[in-house]
Amino acid sequence: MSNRVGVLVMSYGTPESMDGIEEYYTHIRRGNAPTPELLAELSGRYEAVVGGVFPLRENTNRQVAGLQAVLDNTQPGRYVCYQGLKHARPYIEDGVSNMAADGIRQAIGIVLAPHYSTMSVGGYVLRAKERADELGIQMTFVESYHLHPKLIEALVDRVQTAIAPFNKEEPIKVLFSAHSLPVKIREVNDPYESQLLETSSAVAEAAGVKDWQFTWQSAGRTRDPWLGPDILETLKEVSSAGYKQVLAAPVGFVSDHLEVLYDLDIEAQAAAKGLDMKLARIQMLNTDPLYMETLAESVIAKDLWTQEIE
Ligand SMILES: CC1=C(CCC(=O)O)c2cc3nc(cc4[nH]c(cc5[nH]c(cc1n2)c(C)c5CCC(=O)O)c(CCC(=O)O)c4C)C(CCC(=O)O)=C3C
Ligand SMILES: [Fe+2]
Repeated sequence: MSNRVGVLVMSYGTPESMDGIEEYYTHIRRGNAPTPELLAELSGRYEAVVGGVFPLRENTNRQVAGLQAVLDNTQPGRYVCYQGLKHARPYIEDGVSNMAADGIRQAIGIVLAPHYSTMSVGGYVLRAKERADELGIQMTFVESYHLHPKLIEALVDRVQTAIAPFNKEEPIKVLFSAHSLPVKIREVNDPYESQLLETSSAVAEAAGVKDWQFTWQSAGRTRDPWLGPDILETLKEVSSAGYKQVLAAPVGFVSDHLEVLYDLDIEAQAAAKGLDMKLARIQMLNTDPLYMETLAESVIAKDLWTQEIE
Protein backbone atom coordinates (compact mmCIF):
# COMPACT_ATOMS: atom_id res chain seq x y z
CA MET A 1 0.00 0.00 0.00
CA SER A 2 1.18 3.51 -0.72
CA ASN A 3 0.59 6.70 1.23
CA ARG A 4 1.25 8.70 -1.88
CA VAL A 5 -1.62 10.56 -3.51
CA GLY A 6 -2.31 9.66 -7.13
CA VAL A 7 -3.04 12.56 -9.48
CA LEU A 8 -5.08 11.54 -12.50
CA VAL A 9 -4.41 14.10 -15.22
CA MET A 10 -7.21 13.79 -17.77
CA SER A 11 -7.58 15.17 -21.26
CA TYR A 12 -9.54 14.59 -24.44
CA GLY A 13 -6.84 12.56 -26.17
CA THR A 14 -5.60 12.59 -29.74
CA PRO A 15 -4.80 9.64 -32.07
CA GLU A 16 -1.27 8.21 -32.03
CA SER A 17 -0.96 8.15 -35.80
CA MET A 18 -3.03 8.59 -38.97
CA ASP A 19 -3.93 4.88 -38.70
CA GLY A 20 -5.48 5.45 -35.29
CA ILE A 21 -8.01 8.08 -36.44
CA GLU A 22 -10.83 5.63 -37.22
CA GLU A 23 -10.69 3.95 -33.79
CA TYR A 24 -10.48 7.34 -32.11
CA TYR A 25 -13.44 8.76 -34.05
CA THR A 26 -15.48 5.60 -33.35
CA HIS A 27 -14.83 6.04 -29.62
CA ILE A 28 -15.94 9.70 -29.76
CA ARG A 29 -19.12 8.51 -31.51
CA ARG A 30 -19.80 6.04 -28.67
CA GLY A 31 -18.88 2.96 -30.68
CA ASN A 32 -20.53 4.00 -33.96
CA ALA A 33 -17.99 3.95 -36.77
CA PRO A 34 -17.94 7.19 -38.80
CA THR A 35 -19.09 7.16 -42.42
CA PRO A 36 -16.22 7.12 -44.96
CA GLU A 37 -17.00 10.79 -45.70
CA LEU A 38 -16.70 11.82 -42.04
CA LEU A 39 -13.53 9.79 -41.63
CA ALA A 40 -11.96 11.31 -44.73
CA GLU A 41 -12.90 14.77 -43.55
CA LEU A 42 -11.33 14.31 -40.09
CA SER A 43 -8.24 12.59 -41.55
CA GLY A 44 -7.88 15.53 -43.92
CA ARG A 45 -7.86 17.96 -41.01
CA TYR A 46 -5.16 15.99 -39.18
CA GLU A 47 -3.16 15.59 -42.40
CA ALA A 48 -3.29 19.36 -42.96
CA VAL A 49 -1.97 20.02 -39.47
CA VAL A 50 0.47 17.24 -38.66
CA GLY A 51 1.26 15.86 -42.13
CA GLY A 52 1.06 12.31 -40.82
CA VAL A 53 3.30 12.77 -37.77
CA PHE A 54 1.64 13.19 -34.40
CA PRO A 55 3.37 15.61 -32.02
CA LEU A 56 0.04 16.50 -30.39
CA ARG A 57 0.28 13.72 -27.81
CA GLU A 58 3.78 14.68 -26.72
CA ASN A 59 2.33 17.97 -25.69
CA THR A 60 0.13 16.26 -23.12
CA ASN A 61 3.06 14.12 -21.94
CA ARG A 62 5.09 17.28 -21.37
CA GLN A 63 2.23 18.91 -19.46
CA VAL A 64 1.93 15.89 -17.15
CA ALA A 65 5.72 15.86 -16.59
CA GLY A 66 5.64 19.62 -15.92
CA LEU A 67 2.90 19.23 -13.31
CA GLN A 68 4.79 16.35 -11.66
CA ALA A 69 7.91 18.55 -11.42
CA VAL A 70 6.04 21.42 -9.71
CA LEU A 71 4.33 19.00 -7.30
CA ASP A 72 7.71 17.38 -6.48
CA ASN A 73 9.20 20.79 -5.75
CA THR A 74 6.36 21.76 -3.47
CA GLN A 75 5.81 18.51 -1.57
CA PRO A 76 8.48 15.97 -2.47
CA GLY A 77 7.23 12.39 -2.55
CA ARG A 78 3.55 13.11 -1.88
CA TYR A 79 2.10 13.07 -5.40
CA VAL A 80 2.42 10.78 -8.39
CA CYS A 81 0.78 11.70 -11.70
CA TYR A 82 -1.00 9.31 -14.09
CA GLN A 83 -2.60 10.05 -17.45
CA GLY A 84 -6.17 9.21 -18.38
CA LEU A 85 -7.61 10.12 -21.78
CA LYS A 86 -11.27 10.38 -22.74
CA HIS A 87 -11.05 8.92 -26.23
CA ALA A 88 -7.58 7.33 -26.59
CA ARG A 89 -5.24 5.05 -24.69
CA PRO A 90 -4.43 5.15 -21.85
CA TYR A 91 -8.16 5.66 -21.22
CA ILE A 92 -9.37 7.31 -18.02
CA GLU A 93 -10.17 3.85 -16.61
CA ASP A 94 -6.65 2.62 -17.47
CA GLY A 95 -5.15 5.53 -15.54
CA VAL A 96 -7.18 4.62 -12.44
CA SER A 97 -6.25 0.94 -12.79
CA ASN A 98 -2.57 1.89 -13.09
CA MET A 99 -2.85 3.79 -9.81
CA ALA A 100 -4.45 0.80 -8.10
CA ALA A 101 -1.71 -1.50 -9.44
CA ASP A 102 0.84 0.80 -7.74
CA GLY A 103 -1.01 0.54 -4.44
CA ILE A 104 -2.48 4.05 -4.52
CA ARG A 105 -5.51 4.42 -2.19
CA GLN A 106 -6.19 8.14 -2.45
CA ALA A 107 -6.36 10.17 -5.63
CA ILE A 108 -7.25 13.55 -7.06
CA GLY A 109 -8.46 14.05 -10.61
CA ILE A 110 -7.87 17.17 -12.72
CA VAL A 111 -8.70 17.87 -16.38
CA LEU A 112 -6.54 19.81 -18.86
CA ALA A 113 -9.49 22.11 -19.56
CA PRO A 114 -10.23 24.99 -17.16
CA HIS A 115 -14.03 25.21 -17.53
CA TYR A 116 -16.62 22.80 -16.16
CA SER A 117 -19.43 21.40 -18.24
CA THR A 118 -21.59 18.38 -17.52
CA MET A 119 -20.76 17.30 -21.07
CA SER A 120 -16.98 17.69 -20.76
CA VAL A 121 -15.36 17.60 -17.31
CA GLY A 122 -18.50 16.04 -15.79
CA GLY A 123 -18.10 13.04 -18.09
CA TYR A 124 -14.42 12.59 -17.24
CA VAL A 125 -15.24 12.68 -13.53
CA LEU A 126 -18.03 10.09 -13.79
CA ARG A 127 -15.81 7.61 -15.60
CA ALA A 128 -12.86 8.01 -13.21
CA LYS A 129 -15.10 7.82 -10.13
CA GLU A 130 -16.79 4.66 -11.29
CA ARG A 131 -13.48 2.83 -11.75
CA ALA A 132 -12.04 4.29 -8.53
CA ASP A 133 -15.09 3.04 -6.58
CA GLU A 134 -14.66 -0.44 -8.07
CA LEU A 135 -10.99 -0.51 -7.06
CA GLY A 136 -11.43 0.98 -3.60
CA ILE A 137 -9.58 4.22 -4.35
CA GLN A 138 -10.89 7.30 -2.58
CA MET A 139 -11.03 9.96 -5.25
CA THR A 140 -11.90 13.68 -5.35
CA PHE A 141 -11.78 16.09 -8.29
CA VAL A 142 -10.78 19.61 -9.24
CA GLU A 143 -13.84 20.59 -11.26
CA SER A 144 -12.65 23.92 -12.69
CA TYR A 145 -9.90 26.50 -12.26
CA HIS A 146 -11.06 29.11 -14.76
CA LEU A 147 -10.34 32.11 -12.50
CA HIS A 148 -7.10 30.91 -10.91
CA PRO A 149 -4.96 34.10 -10.69
CA LYS A 150 -1.97 32.41 -12.36
CA LEU A 151 -4.10 31.12 -15.24
CA ILE A 152 -5.44 34.64 -15.79
CA GLU A 153 -1.93 36.11 -15.56
CA ALA A 154 -0.61 33.63 -18.14
CA LEU A 155 -3.46 34.45 -20.53
CA VAL A 156 -3.02 38.20 -20.01
CA ASP A 157 0.69 37.89 -20.93
CA ARG A 158 -0.26 36.07 -24.10
CA VAL A 159 -2.92 38.59 -25.12
CA GLN A 160 -0.52 41.47 -24.55
CA THR A 161 2.26 39.80 -26.54
CA ALA A 162 0.00 38.92 -29.45
CA ILE A 163 -1.66 42.34 -29.63
CA ALA A 164 1.61 44.31 -29.52
CA PRO A 165 2.32 44.21 -33.30
CA PHE A 166 -1.18 45.50 -34.21
CA ASN A 167 -1.74 49.07 -35.36
CA LYS A 168 -3.09 50.86 -32.27
CA GLU A 169 -4.43 53.75 -34.41
CA GLU A 170 -7.04 51.41 -35.93
CA PRO A 171 -9.73 49.43 -34.09
CA ILE A 172 -8.78 45.93 -32.89
CA LYS A 173 -11.34 43.26 -31.94
CA VAL A 174 -10.34 40.55 -29.48
CA LEU A 175 -12.37 37.36 -29.89
CA PHE A 176 -12.32 34.98 -26.92
CA SER A 177 -13.48 31.51 -27.94
CA ALA A 178 -14.10 27.96 -26.76
CA HIS A 179 -15.37 24.63 -28.05
CA SER A 180 -19.11 24.83 -28.72
CA LEU A 181 -21.48 22.35 -27.06
CA PRO A 182 -25.05 21.34 -27.89
CA VAL A 183 -27.55 24.05 -26.91
CA LYS A 184 -29.28 21.54 -24.63
CA ILE A 185 -26.63 22.17 -21.91
CA ARG A 186 -28.71 25.29 -21.12
CA GLU A 187 -31.57 23.11 -19.89
CA VAL A 188 -29.43 21.87 -16.99
CA ASN A 189 -28.10 25.28 -15.99
CA ASP A 190 -24.61 24.21 -16.99
CA PRO A 191 -21.85 26.55 -15.70
CA TYR A 192 -19.76 26.25 -18.91
CA GLU A 193 -20.94 29.47 -20.58
CA SER A 194 -20.75 31.63 -17.48
CA GLN A 195 -17.30 30.32 -16.54
CA LEU A 196 -16.03 31.09 -20.05
CA LEU A 197 -17.41 34.63 -19.86
CA GLU A 198 -15.80 35.07 -16.44
CA THR A 199 -12.38 34.01 -17.75
CA SER A 200 -12.77 36.25 -20.81
CA SER A 201 -13.76 39.33 -18.88
CA ALA A 202 -11.07 38.82 -16.21
CA VAL A 203 -8.40 38.54 -18.94
CA ALA A 204 -9.78 41.50 -20.92
CA GLU A 205 -9.88 43.70 -17.86
CA ALA A 206 -6.37 42.86 -16.65
CA ALA A 207 -4.95 43.19 -20.17
CA GLY A 208 -6.64 46.57 -20.68
CA VAL A 209 -8.67 45.26 -23.62
CA LYS A 210 -11.96 47.12 -23.97
CA ASP A 211 -13.11 45.96 -27.38
CA TRP A 212 -13.82 42.22 -27.11
CA GLN A 213 -16.52 39.64 -27.54
CA PHE A 214 -16.97 35.96 -26.87
CA THR A 215 -17.68 33.52 -29.71
CA TRP A 216 -17.88 29.74 -30.16
CA GLN A 217 -15.83 27.49 -32.42
CA SER A 218 -15.46 23.85 -33.53
CA ALA A 219 -19.13 22.83 -33.21
CA GLY A 220 -19.69 19.11 -33.72
CA ARG A 221 -21.10 17.49 -36.79
CA THR A 222 -24.41 16.30 -35.35
CA ARG A 223 -28.04 17.20 -35.99
CA ASP A 224 -28.35 18.84 -32.57
CA PRO A 225 -28.21 22.63 -32.56
CA TRP A 226 -24.86 23.81 -31.11
CA LEU A 227 -24.08 27.04 -29.26
CA GLY A 228 -23.33 29.96 -31.58
CA PRO A 229 -22.38 32.27 -33.09
CA ASP A 230 -19.47 30.36 -34.59
CA ILE A 231 -16.21 32.27 -35.07
CA LEU A 232 -16.61 32.12 -38.87
CA GLU A 233 -19.89 34.05 -38.58
CA THR A 234 -18.43 36.38 -36.01
CA LEU A 235 -15.53 37.23 -38.32
CA LYS A 236 -18.03 38.29 -41.00
CA GLU A 237 -19.93 40.43 -38.53
CA VAL A 238 -16.79 42.07 -37.24
CA SER A 239 -15.68 42.74 -40.81
CA SER A 240 -19.05 44.32 -41.68
CA ALA A 241 -18.62 46.55 -38.65
CA GLY A 242 -15.42 47.85 -40.27
CA TYR A 243 -12.68 46.02 -38.35
CA LYS A 244 -9.44 45.08 -40.14
CA GLN A 245 -7.59 43.58 -37.15
CA VAL A 246 -8.70 40.65 -35.00
CA LEU A 247 -6.96 38.72 -32.23
CA ALA A 248 -8.26 35.21 -31.48
CA ALA A 249 -7.89 34.11 -27.85
CA PRO A 250 -9.15 30.50 -27.58
CA VAL A 251 -9.28 30.47 -23.76
CA GLY A 252 -11.26 27.22 -23.68
CA PHE A 253 -8.16 25.28 -24.83
CA VAL A 254 -4.80 24.93 -23.14
CA SER A 255 -2.78 23.12 -25.83
CA ASP A 256 -1.97 23.15 -29.53
CA HIS A 257 -4.96 21.02 -30.49
CA LEU A 258 -6.64 20.35 -33.81
CA GLU A 259 -9.28 22.96 -32.92
CA VAL A 260 -6.56 25.58 -32.70
CA LEU A 261 -4.14 24.40 -35.40
CA TYR A 262 -6.89 23.65 -37.94
CA ASP A 263 -10.13 25.39 -37.01
CA LEU A 264 -8.39 28.67 -36.19
CA ASP A 265 -5.02 28.66 -37.96
CA ILE A 266 -6.25 27.23 -41.25
CA GLU A 267 -10.04 27.65 -41.48
CA ALA A 268 -10.59 30.93 -39.63
CA GLN A 269 -7.37 32.32 -41.07
CA ALA A 270 -8.62 31.66 -44.63
CA ALA A 271 -11.96 33.29 -43.77
CA ALA A 272 -10.18 36.37 -42.41
CA LYS A 273 -8.05 36.58 -45.52
CA GLY A 274 -11.19 36.45 -47.68
CA LEU A 275 -12.55 39.37 -45.65
CA ASP A 276 -9.26 41.25 -46.01
CA MET A 277 -8.69 41.21 -42.25
CA LYS A 278 -5.52 40.55 -40.26
CA LEU A 279 -6.10 37.68 -37.83
CA ALA A 280 -3.57 36.69 -35.16
CA ARG A 281 -3.97 34.30 -32.27
CA ILE A 282 -2.49 34.02 -28.80
CA GLN A 283 0.03 31.25 -28.13
CA MET A 284 -1.44 28.29 -26.30
CA LEU A 285 -0.42 27.67 -22.68
CA ASN A 286 1.08 24.20 -23.20
CA THR A 287 3.75 23.94 -20.44
CA ASP A 288 3.75 27.61 -19.42
CA PRO A 289 5.13 27.64 -15.83
CA LEU A 290 2.15 29.70 -14.65
CA TYR A 291 -0.20 27.07 -16.05
CA MET A 292 1.78 24.25 -14.42
CA GLU A 293 1.52 26.14 -11.11
CA THR A 294 -2.22 26.65 -11.64
CA LEU A 295 -2.65 22.89 -11.95
CA ALA A 296 -0.35 22.09 -9.01
CA GLU A 297 -1.99 24.62 -6.68
CA SER A 298 -5.47 23.40 -7.64
CA VAL A 299 -4.44 19.79 -6.85
CA ILE A 300 -2.83 20.76 -3.52
CA ALA A 301 -5.85 22.85 -2.51
CA LYS A 302 -8.14 19.90 -3.22
CA ASP A 303 -5.81 17.61 -1.23
CA LEU A 304 -5.95 19.94 1.81
CA TRP A 305 -9.72 20.16 1.53
CA THR A 306 -10.00 16.36 1.32
CA GLN A 307 -7.89 15.93 4.48
CA GLU A 308 -10.00 18.57 6.23
CA ILE A 309 -13.28 16.71 5.73
CA GLU A 310 -11.88 13.29 6.69
C1 LIG B 1 -16.24 20.51 -24.71
C2 LIG B 1 -15.21 19.86 -25.61
C3 LIG B 1 -13.84 20.07 -25.59
C4 LIG B 1 -13.06 21.01 -24.66
C5 LIG B 1 -12.93 20.42 -23.29
C6 LIG B 1 -12.08 19.17 -23.26
O1 LIG B 1 -10.91 19.22 -23.69
O2 LIG B 1 -12.63 18.16 -22.85
C7 LIG B 1 -13.28 19.23 -26.61
C8 LIG B 1 -11.91 19.13 -26.90
C9 LIG B 1 -11.33 18.34 -27.92
N1 LIG B 1 -11.99 17.66 -28.92
C10 LIG B 1 -11.07 17.03 -29.72
C11 LIG B 1 -11.37 16.26 -30.87
C12 LIG B 1 -12.64 15.98 -31.37
N2 LIG B 1 -13.85 16.26 -30.77
C13 LIG B 1 -14.91 15.82 -31.55
C14 LIG B 1 -16.27 15.91 -31.25
C15 LIG B 1 -16.83 16.50 -30.09
N3 LIG B 1 -16.17 17.25 -29.14
C16 LIG B 1 -17.05 17.63 -28.14
C17 LIG B 1 -16.76 18.42 -27.00
C18 LIG B 1 -15.49 18.91 -26.66
N4 LIG B 1 -14.29 18.56 -27.25
C19 LIG B 1 -18.33 17.09 -28.48
C20 LIG B 1 -19.56 17.25 -27.64
C21 LIG B 1 -18.18 16.41 -29.70
C22 LIG B 1 -19.26 15.67 -30.46
C23 LIG B 1 -19.24 14.26 -30.03
C24 LIG B 1 -20.44 13.55 -30.55
O3 LIG B 1 -20.54 13.45 -31.80
O4 LIG B 1 -21.22 13.10 -29.72
C25 LIG B 1 -14.36 15.18 -32.70
C26 LIG B 1 -15.16 14.49 -33.78
C27 LIG B 1 -15.19 15.25 -35.05
C28 LIG B 1 -15.75 16.64 -34.89
O5 LIG B 1 -16.92 16.81 -34.55
O6 LIG B 1 -14.94 17.56 -35.09
C29 LIG B 1 -12.95 15.28 -32.60
C30 LIG B 1 -11.90 14.79 -33.55
C31 LIG B 1 -9.76 17.29 -29.18
C32 LIG B 1 -8.45 16.67 -29.68
C33 LIG B 1 -8.01 17.26 -30.95
C34 LIG B 1 -6.55 16.91 -31.19
O7 LIG B 1 -6.26 15.82 -31.66
O8 LIG B 1 -5.72 17.77 -30.86
C35 LIG B 1 -9.92 18.12 -28.07
C36 LIG B 1 -8.85 18.71 -27.17
FE1 LIG C 1 -14.07 17.56 -29.11
